[in-house]
Amino acid sequence: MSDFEIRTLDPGEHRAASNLFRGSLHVPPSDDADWERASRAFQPGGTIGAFDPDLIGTARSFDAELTVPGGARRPMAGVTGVAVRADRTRRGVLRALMAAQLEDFAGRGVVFASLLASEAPIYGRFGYGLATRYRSYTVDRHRARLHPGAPATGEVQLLELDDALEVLPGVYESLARRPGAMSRPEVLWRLYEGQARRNPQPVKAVVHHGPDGPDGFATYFVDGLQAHPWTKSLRLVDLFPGTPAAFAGLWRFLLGVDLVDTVVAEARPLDEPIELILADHRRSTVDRIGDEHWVRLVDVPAALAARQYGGAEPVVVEVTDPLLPANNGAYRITPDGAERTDEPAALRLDVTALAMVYLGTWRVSALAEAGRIEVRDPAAPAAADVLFGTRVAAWSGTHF
Ligand SMILES: CC(=O)SCCNC(=O)CCNC(=O)[C@H](O)C(C)(C)COP(=O)(O)OP(=O)(O)OC[C@H]1O[C@@H](n2cnc3c(N)ncnc32)[C@H](O)[C@@H]1OP(=O)(O)O
Repeated sequence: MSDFEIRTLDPGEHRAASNLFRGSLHVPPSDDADWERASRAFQPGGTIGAFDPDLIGTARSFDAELTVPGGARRPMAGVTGVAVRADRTRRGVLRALMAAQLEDFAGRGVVFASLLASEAPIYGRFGYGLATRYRSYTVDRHRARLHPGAPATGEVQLLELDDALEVLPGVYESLARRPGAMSRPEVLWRLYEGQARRNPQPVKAVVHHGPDGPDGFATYFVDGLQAHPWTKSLRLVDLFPGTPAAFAGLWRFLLGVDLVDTVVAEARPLDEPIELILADHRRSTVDRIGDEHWVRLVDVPAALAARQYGGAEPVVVEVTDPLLPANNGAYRITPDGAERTDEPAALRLDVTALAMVYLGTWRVSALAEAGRIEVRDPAAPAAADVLFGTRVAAWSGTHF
């Protein structure tokens, strides 16, 4: 056990935390101009540090809301900026930072925590489970045509960056959300502004207007002239279609941008129907499937009560949570909701496995077959698959 203390950082210490984080990712510290922008992405009071007496570890969080299956939104903490100085790793500093964060979240009614992991083995031990996944794909612009049945209503409007920064937060807030999506507080828009202004190529936006006003948007940039071998890609930064017509309309626009050879769509929902709106589905190729958000159920009773369930026989699950023992116990999951029970459990799982099935990304039976959920009633996994299943794939689309 090393000797260190953990406390909340003052705003004047945020730059040191940022430098520590950037150093741990092997990138240089921000210069003054970048820091002036990056500092606005720090929520006051949201960064903690470990001191021995130097700052040797840090973790940051900001407040947002997570959308759960059925559409309810509950308080969430976005966790980022996690780093331990290279000469102080593997002696429990991260464990202490995670414990302090979770205690703070639980104490002020946060239901979920969520993060993007630098490495997969790190966060499961703290109750974070891989809760949303993405696929990245590339569309060959010269040969791709929309299917004649693809919706062709609405119009797109091109915005330069300054106007986009004014308009997009309001459009984003107005759109319907998938399970796993989150609100975007001011600190995130400031983060994205900083990234866009630093981007060597101009970042542009298009807003799709449907019959009732803006119903989707995309932001993107195009590789510069120096790209070799002279093929250019349009790279999507954001793509949020609020309706099927907005999805088709935004893609009609993207495939019409001149001097572009491929459109690269990274980290998209697994079930996004790009193949179905193209006349030839092979003009879109999948580049990768990857991890998106790792979610931690901080308040298991509140999280289980917040989501909707599919129609199947009720199942009692027993949850274990070594870090937040208030979550320990049995819960009866039914099509009408979930609550604590004294009934014997049909399934036994830890809070990490619960996070993996909570948004519907993984099937309960798949985790049971992989030995990650203990089955006491052989009929339970199939029923739990239906209870926890979702109509659309969970996805966040918000990265930090
Ligand atoms: C949300 C984000 O910000 S993601 C970015 C995370 N940051 C980075 O990847 C930057 C580079 N890495 C680091 O700064 C550090 O190595 C950290 C933060 C990942 C880990 O910090 P440490 O203080 O070394 O972790 P700590 O000693 O508390 O380890 C806790 C446990 O996690 C394990 N662990 C820690 N890091 C790793 C890792 N990279 N891979 C596998 N296991 C790990 C430890 O072995 C230990 O296991 P145990 O519970 O069985 O004893």
